[in-house]
Amino acid sequence: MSRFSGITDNPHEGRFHQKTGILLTNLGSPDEPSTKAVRTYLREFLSDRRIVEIPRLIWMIILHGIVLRVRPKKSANLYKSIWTEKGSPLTHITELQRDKLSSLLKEKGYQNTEVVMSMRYGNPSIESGLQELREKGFTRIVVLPLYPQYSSPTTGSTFDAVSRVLQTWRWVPELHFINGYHKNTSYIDSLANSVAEDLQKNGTPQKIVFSYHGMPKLFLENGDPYYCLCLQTTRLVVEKLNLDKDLVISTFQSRFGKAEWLKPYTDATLESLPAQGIKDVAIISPAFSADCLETLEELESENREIFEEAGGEKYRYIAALNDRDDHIEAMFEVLKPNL
Ligand SMILES: C=CC1=C(C)c2cc3[nH]c(cc4nc(cc5[nH]c(cc1n2)c(C)c5CCC(=O)O)C(CCC(=O)O)=C4C)c(C)c3C=C
Ligand SMILES: [Fe+2]
Ligand SMILES: [Fe+2]
Repeated sequence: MSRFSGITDNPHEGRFHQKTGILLTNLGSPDEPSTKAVRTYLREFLSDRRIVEIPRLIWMIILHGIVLRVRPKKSANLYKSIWTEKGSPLTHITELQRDKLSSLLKEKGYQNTEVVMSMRYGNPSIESGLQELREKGFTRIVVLPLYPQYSSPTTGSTFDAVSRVLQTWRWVPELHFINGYHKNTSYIDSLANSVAEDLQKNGTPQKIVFSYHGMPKLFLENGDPYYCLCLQTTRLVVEKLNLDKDLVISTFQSRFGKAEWLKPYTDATLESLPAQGIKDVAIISPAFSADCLETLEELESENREIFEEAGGEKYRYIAALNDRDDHIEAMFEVLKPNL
C-alpha cells in the first residue's frame, strides 16, 4: 500500500474547483468523565512534546509510573462535576460555535464554505476533521485554532497535528493556518462587551482579575510569546473600556507539576487579596474561547472557595465568550482575509 492517501472518485472538473473548508479546533476533553476515559485522554495530552518538555525518557517513566496512575481518578471527579447531558462543556460549546459560524458565513454570502470542528486531543480528532473536508472536495483549508494568544503547547501543537496528517496526503491542500488573534479588534471588542455587561449588571468590583491559563516559566525564557500576548490582551481591554489600570490584574492559573510557572498565580493572588482589603472581585479568563474544566471547576468553584476562605465576600466569574454573537462575528473577522 502507498504511504500517501487520496480521493480517487472525484469528477474531473470538480477536482479543480477550489472551495474553502474551515477547521475550527480546540484542546479537547475525555470521551466521558470516567477514570478510564480520562487516562486515555491524559496519555495522549501529556505525551505531547510541546506540553511537557522534560527529557523524554525521564518524563515517560514519571508519566506512566506515577501521573497516569494517580491523576485520572482525581481529574475524572473534576470532570464529573462539570459534565452535562450534552457531554463535555468544551466540546459542546465548540459545536455551537461551529454551527453559528456556519450560519453567519451563509448569511454573509459565503456559500462555498463549510465549518468542521476538531479537537487536538481526543475526539473528534484533527485527522477526522481534515478527512471530512477532503471527502467533501475542499482543496483549500483554513485552520483556526481557538486560542487567541499563540503558545507553543496549544497553537504550535495544533500545527504539528495538522501537518502530521497532511504529510500522508497525496494532494496537499492550499493551507492557511491562523496562529493567533489576540489583537483582533472584534475579539477585543467582544471581551470588552462581556466585561461592560457584567459591570453594568453587578456594579464595579474592587478588582477585575484577568486569569490566563499558565505555562512553565522556562517556555517564556526560551522564546514563547504567550505571556506577552496575554498582558497585551489585558491592556487592550483596559484601554477599550477606559478602566483605571489599578482596577485590573493579570494572573496565571492551572499550574501542573513542580516547576515554576508564569506568575502571579491566580490562586495565590485570590488568597492574598482580602488581607489587602479587596473583598469584591470579578474574574475573567480571556485565553479560553469556551468554558471548560479550567473555568467551570477551577475558577467557578476552586478559586471561589480559596477567595472566600481567605475572607473574600463577593466573587463572580464572567463567562468565556462561548457562542456570543459578537464572538462569532470576531471569528468571522479573523477568518475573513483567508476566505
Ligand atoms: C502540563 C502542562 C500544560 C500546559 C503547558 C498547558 C497549557 C495550556 N492549556 C490550555 C488550555 C486548556 N488546558 C486544559 C486542561 C488541562 N491542561 C493541562 C496541562 C497543561 N496545559 C492538563 C493536565 C489539563 C487536563 C485537566 C486536568 O487533568 O486537570 C483545558 C480544559 C480541557 C477540558 O476538557 O475542559 C484547556 C481549554 C492553554 C490555553 C494553554 C496555554 C498556555
Ligand atoms: Fe492546559
Ligand atoms: Fe485545572
